[in-house]
Amino acid sequence: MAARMDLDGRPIKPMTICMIGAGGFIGSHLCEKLMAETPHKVLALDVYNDKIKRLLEPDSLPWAGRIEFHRINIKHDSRLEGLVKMADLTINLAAICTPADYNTRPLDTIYSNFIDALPVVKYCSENSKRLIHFSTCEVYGKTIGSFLPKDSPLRKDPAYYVLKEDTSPCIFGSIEKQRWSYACAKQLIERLIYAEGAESGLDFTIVRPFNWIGPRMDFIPGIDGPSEGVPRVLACFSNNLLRREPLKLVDGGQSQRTFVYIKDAIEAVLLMIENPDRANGHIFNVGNPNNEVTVRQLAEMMTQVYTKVSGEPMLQSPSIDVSSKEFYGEGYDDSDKRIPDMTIINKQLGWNPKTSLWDLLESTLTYQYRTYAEAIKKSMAKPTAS
Ligand SMILES: NC(=O)c1ccc[n+]([C@@H]2O[C@H](COP(=O)([O-])OP(=O)(O)OC[C@H]3O[C@@H](n4cnc5c(N)ncnc54)[C@H](O)[C@@H]3O)[C@@H](O)[C@H]2O)c1
Ligand SMILES: O=c1ccn([C@@H]2O[C@H](COP(=O)(O)OP(=O)(O)O[C@H]3OC[C@@H](O)[C@H](O)[C@H]3O)[C@@H](O)[C@H]2O)c(=O)[nH]1
Repeated sequence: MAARMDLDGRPIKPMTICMIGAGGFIGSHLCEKLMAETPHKVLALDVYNDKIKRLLEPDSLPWAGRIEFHRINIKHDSRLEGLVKMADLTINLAAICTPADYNTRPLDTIYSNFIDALPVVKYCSENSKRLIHFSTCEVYGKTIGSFLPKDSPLRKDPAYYVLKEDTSPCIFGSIEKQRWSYACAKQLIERLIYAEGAESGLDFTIVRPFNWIGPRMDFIPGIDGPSEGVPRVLACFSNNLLRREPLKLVDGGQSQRTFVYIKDAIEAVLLMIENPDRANGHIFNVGNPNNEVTVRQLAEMMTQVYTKVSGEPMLQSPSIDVSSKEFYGEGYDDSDKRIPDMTIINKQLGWNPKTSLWDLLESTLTYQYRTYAEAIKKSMAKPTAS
């Protein structure tokens, strides 16, 4: 492999990366990229490894020896510090990060996103190791614009809704709205990391992903996850499409999101990994401001794309409305609109997303169809016990 150059034209030295949560959606794509395109070594930590199994065996793979899986729950495992010490860089992806959990399992959510991340920050700080920590766009909460009167012309002014790392406030709902337990825990760990940087000289980068989506995201209920489980929207809608059920629009599907293709976003993370001088001390929004839709529009687009990739006809009523209380339970609330400002990541790393929403849905739904259609048909054909 020819020597890789950083953005300033210097050769990049191979490094060892301790990746916590490597078995998840983002982790699996990041491991894949690091193995296929770089000489770096990965210590992959997670409680599961199904999504990276293909990278771990057999021994004949070209990257054999560069990726090592450690089945570790970071809540209680004394091996964590040793692994952080062995690495040049730690990337922490571990978290409970599905909205269905925020209001129904708020304690687990807060522990996972704040308490369990504390030792990771401490070990990096004490051992002078670099940390890339995964936060979330949810730390912005609701937009300022959402508090303006419905007919206010200011709602159209980007100053009231575009989310900027260094100037936007974090606006959450009341404490009974337990949805915000996740965002609040993520905000506090960001503040702690920032303080470690300021007071102890920790070299850190904080990533705020804006709805990264693609293959291997979450699970399909009843196939590779619990039947009653509620994953994030991509997997919920994929599941409905595969089962030929109407897509459920929570509270009318009026919330807006910008979706970025996982493969574009992973390019941004690789730039952070390999350009520490440009990434350290920064918080980066990583999203695609050009891919904004309401959840209702997302449902319509996914229905059209799925019809194309599966060859199956569309349902007469492709979606239905459900209340958030019915779908998520008490204490749910929502972010109204999420457009990332891209100035900082553009200036520091020259990164831009490339893939349109239609194209990313086409490749993702082709994957979903190939991976799950057969298994779903079989499971639906099984007689149910009476
Ligand atoms: N996907 C997105 O669009 C998105 C958006 C915003 C923030 N994020 C953040 O990015 C990170 C990764 O997200 P993802 O989408 O890959 O989620 P994911 O759930 O697929 O991955 C998280 C992984 O962490 C592991 N994990 C959790 N607790 C652990 C523990 N105690 N010990 C060991 N492993 C543990 C899980 O088993 C899982 O494999 C999270 O911190 C999440 O909050 C993701
Ligand atoms: O079946 C569904 C699922 C979800 N939705 C809606 O779709 C929107 C997006 O829902 P997602 O499950 O993808 O999650 P959100 O975008 O709200 O939050 C996510 O954002 C960033 C990360 O930190 C987390 O991955 C997650 O919190 C929400 O408005 C939700 O109410 C539906 O209308 N129907």
